[in-house]
Amino acid sequence: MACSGFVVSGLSSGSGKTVITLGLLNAFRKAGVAIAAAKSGPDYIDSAFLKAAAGQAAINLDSHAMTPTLIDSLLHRHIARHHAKTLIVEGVMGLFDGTHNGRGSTADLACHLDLPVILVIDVRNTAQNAAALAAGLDHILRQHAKQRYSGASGTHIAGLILNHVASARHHTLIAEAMSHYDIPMLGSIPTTADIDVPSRHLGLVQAADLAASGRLDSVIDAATKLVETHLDLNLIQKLATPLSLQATSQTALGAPAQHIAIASDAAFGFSYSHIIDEWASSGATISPFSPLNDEAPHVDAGFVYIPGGYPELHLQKLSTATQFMAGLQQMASRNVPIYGECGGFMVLGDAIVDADGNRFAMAGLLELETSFAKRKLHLGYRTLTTKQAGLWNNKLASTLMAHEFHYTTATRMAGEALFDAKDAASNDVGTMGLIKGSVTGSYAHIIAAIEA
Ligand SMILES: C/C1=C2N=C(/C=C3N=C(/C(C)=C4\N[C@@](C)([C@@H]5N=C1[C@](C)(CCC(=O)O)[C@H]5CC(=O)O)[C@@](C)(CC(=O)O)[C@@H]4CCC(=O)O)[C@@](C)(CC(=O)O)[C@@H]\3CCC(=O)O)C(C)(C)[C@@H]/2CCC(=O)O
Ligand SMILES: Nc1ncnc2c1ncn2[C@@H]1O[C@H](COP(=O)(O)OP(=O)(O)OP(=O)(O)O)[C@@H](O)[C@H]1O
Ligand SMILES: NC(=O)CC[C@H](N)C(=O)O
Repeated sequence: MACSGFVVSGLSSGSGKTVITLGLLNAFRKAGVAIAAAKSGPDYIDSAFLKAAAGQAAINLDSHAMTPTLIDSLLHRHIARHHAKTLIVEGVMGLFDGTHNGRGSTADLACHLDLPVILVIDVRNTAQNAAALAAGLDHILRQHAKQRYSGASGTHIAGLILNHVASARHHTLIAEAMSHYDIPMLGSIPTTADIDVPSRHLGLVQAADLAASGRLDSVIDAATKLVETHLDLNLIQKLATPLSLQATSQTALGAPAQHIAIASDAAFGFSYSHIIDEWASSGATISPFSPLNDEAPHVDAGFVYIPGGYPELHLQKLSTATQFMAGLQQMASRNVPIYGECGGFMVLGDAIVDADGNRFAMAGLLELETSFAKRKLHLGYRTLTTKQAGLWNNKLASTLMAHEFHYTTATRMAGEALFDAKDAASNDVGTMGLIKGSVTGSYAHIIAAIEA
């Protein structure tokens, strides 16, 4: 495997990392470069956008929830699967944003992989200060690499991209200031009306929604045109440095059955390719089904997985999806393991209440009612310990790394809890989820099992 790579990071959310990564992936692909795409951190929405631009799955790599060995193993197989020569990794939030004690950041992932970082700075309302920030971050990143990752001699700020540049003068002011530092400028991107990727994290727009309205291709084309016009793509490609991965056969979460039915549509799109693609690669049969089209899970499946997503945007359709609901109830009565996470968990409950207080009946397999009436963000990594042994026909590991990201709240929850949970700083945060017969679920998205 001879693959080189770089990481695209920024100062914060909203700096333009996704737009620039989408443009770079598609521009390189058009130029015949064999690419692979990855996203740092627990974000399945951005990775769905990256997948569309890359024309292949984008993998999530998580320096908090995954061990270094697991990261290497997953990445090695991802690169091999796509015969990639250039890996592009999009960071999460700002370069050093992460969990407790600064762990789990994009900087950590870059250092672990010993990859250079391309920094994107949104320069609206600033000028020369952007150069000082880039130089300062470079200094701290090199220190971070030296202190925490003795082998990461290649991790530094290898180039700077200015986003939202107002004028040639604005560019010149920053370029002059940058000439004092040993960091190349890779280009300046103006604000452009046709690039709008509507706010994805407010629960409104996923790649699948844009695709359904025919806008996804035009957003990717606009991002591609921006990077082709304004960035030095030859120089960017030359900045990529070779990866050296210590791969094993370790997987994130072993396949829970030989035949797995997975809910997959605009209501249930929050799944990780590092889990599902690996189940498929290990030989499991994957049968997708669409609850929104009132499809039942495949009757022969030995496991039903309902990922998270936006059930609250489709409550009328879901509550009248009689084949889907009956299919789930039949599987439960046959003791087939059914597992829902976050949006999938909500659908397994008795009802979901929408933002206006209207109540919609759901599958009724768990004693749970969730509500969007008071929108509240719940966010954070979780370490989960199963409260019962032998779950999922003995296929569920006892300790799991996971994370929560949702706006609904459980207004009623009764019955046996599924997990004991801790946050990223190992504080106890109580129990999570429910188990009733073969039906399990919780608000957490599993990222990886911890091997005993
Ligand atoms: C510590 C925080 C973490 N956020 C993570 C990962 C993601 N956050 C995203 C986004 C868009 C938002 N995160 C904020 C909630 C922001 N994140 C934080 C905070 C700094 C502190 C949270 C806390 O401990 O209570 C928080 C800032 C705050 O003032 O609350 C957000 C508000 C920041 C922002 O830029 O606006 C914003 C939420 C906006 C909204 O309401 O929708 C990401 C989606 C970023 C991205 O990749 O685009 C991302 C993934 C979210 C996900 O979970 O899917 C960390 C790094 C995981 C970290 C939590 C660490 C932990 O200890 O668990
Ligand atoms: N040059 C630009 N012109 C116009 N809009 C832009 C430009 N760059 C980014 N945007 C818009 O700004 C918003 C934030 O951009 P983007 O999602 O790429 O940032 P990000 O750093 O990836 O944020 P996150 O960490 O939340 O994923 C999006 O709506 C995007 O369409
Ligand atoms: N992560 C999820 O599956 C989110 C579920 C739902 N959209 C909520 O915000 O509550």
